[in-house]
Amino acid sequence: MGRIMKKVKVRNLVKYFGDKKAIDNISFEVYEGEIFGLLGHNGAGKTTTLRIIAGIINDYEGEVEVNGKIGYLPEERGLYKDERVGEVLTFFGELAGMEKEEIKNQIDYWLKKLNIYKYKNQKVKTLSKGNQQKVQFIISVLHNPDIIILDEPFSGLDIFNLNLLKEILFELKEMGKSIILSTHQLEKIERFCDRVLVLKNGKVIHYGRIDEICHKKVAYVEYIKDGKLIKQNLPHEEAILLIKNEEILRNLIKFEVRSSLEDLFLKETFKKLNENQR
Ligand SMILES: Nc1ncnc2c1ncn2[C@@H]1O[C@H](COP(=O)(O)OP(=O)(O)OP(=O)(O)O)[C@@H](O)[C@H]1O
Repeated sequence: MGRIMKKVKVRNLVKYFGDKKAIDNISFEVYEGEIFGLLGHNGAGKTTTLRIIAGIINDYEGEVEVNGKIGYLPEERGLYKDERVGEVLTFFGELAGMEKEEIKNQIDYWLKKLNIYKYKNQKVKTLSKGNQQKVQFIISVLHNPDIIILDEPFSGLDIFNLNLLKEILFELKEMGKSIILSTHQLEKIERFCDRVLVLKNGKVIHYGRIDEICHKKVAYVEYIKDGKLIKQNLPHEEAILLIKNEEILRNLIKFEVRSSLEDLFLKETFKKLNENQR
């Protein structure tokens, strides 16, 4: 039986910014040939974790082991906007120590694959936001890395390009690459990542396969009771019993079955909503 190769190992990672504990003792592993998702709301600690794995932040406590060449798509997409697409990519290829011929071949291959070959000689700033993002994505894969770290890769992409990027990531996974991506938009990655790490305030609240986490169904119900709007997340079976009550059924506004992973996110959203209403 083949051994599972661990490409990234993180043990008891802690990161402070001044007094603020941004990462609070997290541990996880990323295997060869998997798409690994880092989920959580803004400020959960996703970017900090990715920067640590990418070697951009070096002052932390704990152990981080990386076995392979890294490609990194940062969250802030500060491209060289006055340069031409081909020139920017060539620069990054050289920076990664690639041969001239290989750089040229890889640039053409990726520009064609992402449907932006025709912009090769145009200045980056003349491209749409989505196309600029594709150029930035190419920088992260050009040098054939083993571990591809993508910070919010789907933000700013339309549905067509979102699906194109997903297909490409599947292909890279099939080639045995490890892909680590972050998102705060659960619907973008559901059933897409092999495993996920859900962070909240720098702590791990879930770690594992999506179907394991989603396995428990939760229902969200909204109904009017005694003139008040009631919103509840309940285990699915309990919700079914609840709506067997005729009065509740008559006053039911919403009934949705959700995975518990979604529920985790929703709870957080409701908490924020309630806080804002105060
Ligand atoms: N350079 C920094 N200096 C001070 N605090 C920081 C710095 N970088 C991050 N933080 C803080 O660390 C916490 C985690 O931030 P991080 O950017 O990792 O979260 P995130 O999950 O990526 O969120 P987002 O989606 O908003 O980028 C936040 O409270 C943030 O304010």
